[in-house]
Amino acid sequence: MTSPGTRADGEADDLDVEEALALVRKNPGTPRGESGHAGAPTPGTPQGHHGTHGTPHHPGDSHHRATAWPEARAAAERAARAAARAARRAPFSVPLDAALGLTLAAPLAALTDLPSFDTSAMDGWAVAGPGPWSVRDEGVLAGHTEPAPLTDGEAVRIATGARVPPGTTVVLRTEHGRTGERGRLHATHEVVHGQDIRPRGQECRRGDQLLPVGTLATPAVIGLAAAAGYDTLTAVPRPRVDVLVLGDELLTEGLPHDGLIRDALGPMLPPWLRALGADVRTVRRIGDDAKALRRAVTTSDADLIVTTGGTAAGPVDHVHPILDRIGAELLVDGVRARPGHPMLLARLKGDQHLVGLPGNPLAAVSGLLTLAEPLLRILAARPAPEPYTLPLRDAVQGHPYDTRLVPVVLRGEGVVPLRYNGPAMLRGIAAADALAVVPPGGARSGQEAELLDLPWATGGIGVCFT
Ligand SMILES: Nc1nc2c(c(=O)[nH]1)N[C@H]1C(S)=C(S)[C@@H](COP(=O)(O)OP(=O)(O)OC[C@H]3O[C@@H](n4cnc5c(N)ncnc54)[C@H](O)[C@@H]3O)O[C@H]1N2
Ligand code: MOO
Repeated sequence: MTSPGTRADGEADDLDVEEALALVRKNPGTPRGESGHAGAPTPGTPQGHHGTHGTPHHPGDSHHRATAWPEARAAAERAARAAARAARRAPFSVPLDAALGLTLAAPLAALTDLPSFDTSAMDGWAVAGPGPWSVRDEGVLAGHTEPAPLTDGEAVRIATGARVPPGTTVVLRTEHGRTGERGRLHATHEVVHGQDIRPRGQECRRGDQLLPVGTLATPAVIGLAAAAGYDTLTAVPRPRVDVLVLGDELLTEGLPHDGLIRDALGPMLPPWLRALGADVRTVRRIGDDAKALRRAVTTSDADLIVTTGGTAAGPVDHVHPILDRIGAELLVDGVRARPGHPMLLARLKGDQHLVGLPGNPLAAVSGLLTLAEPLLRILAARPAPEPYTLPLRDAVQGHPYDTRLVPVVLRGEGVVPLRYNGPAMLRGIAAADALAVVPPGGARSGQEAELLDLPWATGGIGVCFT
């Protein structure tokens, strides 16, 4: 597939950067070709009037139940804590090759000394006492049983990682020795007692705690566990998630036609949810069929059900009526956030929760990071990311009452807000490194903004889509 600006030649990388920069918003304004509701607010345009948002949000309007953005995140964390306590999700044993991204439920204690024997750190000779040395015929390789002891004046060829013979005082690197007349070995470099020998237990002794409970199983953690003798790890199970994609207008392949559009959320959410620690079991497209939605919700045994679309008050927006009918408890019913204000969080039977994401794709991302991320993080017992702020290079116009989440790229010591940040658009977020949290009223150029990292942009475990 070729799109404008992509090349199959060596310029591709440069062009990618240029394309990303072309998305950078030089002046806050409405993206070309978009009506006001879909893009960044135009300077001077009153906020809250963009497009289908309807009336601005203020006390006394029809959205009076909406929760402030920080409180919505806190409510999701509280709900997850209660569920995690009540469900007593038992730790399980997982083979190392399936452990990536899980949280350790038991401390990682060394099952062996590391190294487990005195070992050579270099290719060269194991020598005993002062030189010159007479060199034995047979060398010592890694992976063999203990070699015969050396006596003073003796040397033996040794490979990196091989067991050093008892009696060895130094390993002489290949480049630090020379064999002279009658095959005797001379040092060409000063050697210090014990040099280039890694003694048994240098890194740890058996029983030493290497990592505490709560550590995320990164590739390095898995490698350490293997080195320390583990075949399996004891971990917190991933929260099970079922995704229900609503909307009769959605196509799963080909080009949009006849008022039908491609489903962007069915393909986008599962890998994103997995990056947040979830075990995504099913993704079901159930159209605008209220009965099918009810059946899917009531028969799911997932820890979390994520629905997309149908959160507003339109004729086929079935999420609220179904939650009402099945007696769900609405913990968050709308959030003072743009995009994504119709997002919701409900408690269903037992310890099961439902996050309702709005259908507009960037609004769904907003709901995912506001409600699903804290919930999954706590169920998966993952550490909370350290909150951080960076200065915004450009001013961002705010909503008078709601928090805005705006895609940004990291540039130098700050962040640059991106265009194409309208609720229906993924073009900005697809080029972004993070979402900037813009408080009600907006942010000046140079003002510090809280950032929500995207799992693939952090360099953290999120890059590993487990
Ligand atoms: N009278 C009002 N109407 C709307 C309001 C409002 O406050 N008053 N809010 C608007 C906002 S903001 C949003 S966001 C949407 C949320 O509505 P729903 O969650 O009910 O979503 P839908 O109506 O089902 O879809 C909205 C939009 O997104 C498209 N969509 C849906 N699913 C997908 C998908 N999987 N992939 C791609 N696009 C999807 C859908 O076709 C619609 O265009 O409500 C506004 N209305
Ligand atoms: O702005 Mo809506 O809140 O697009 O999600």
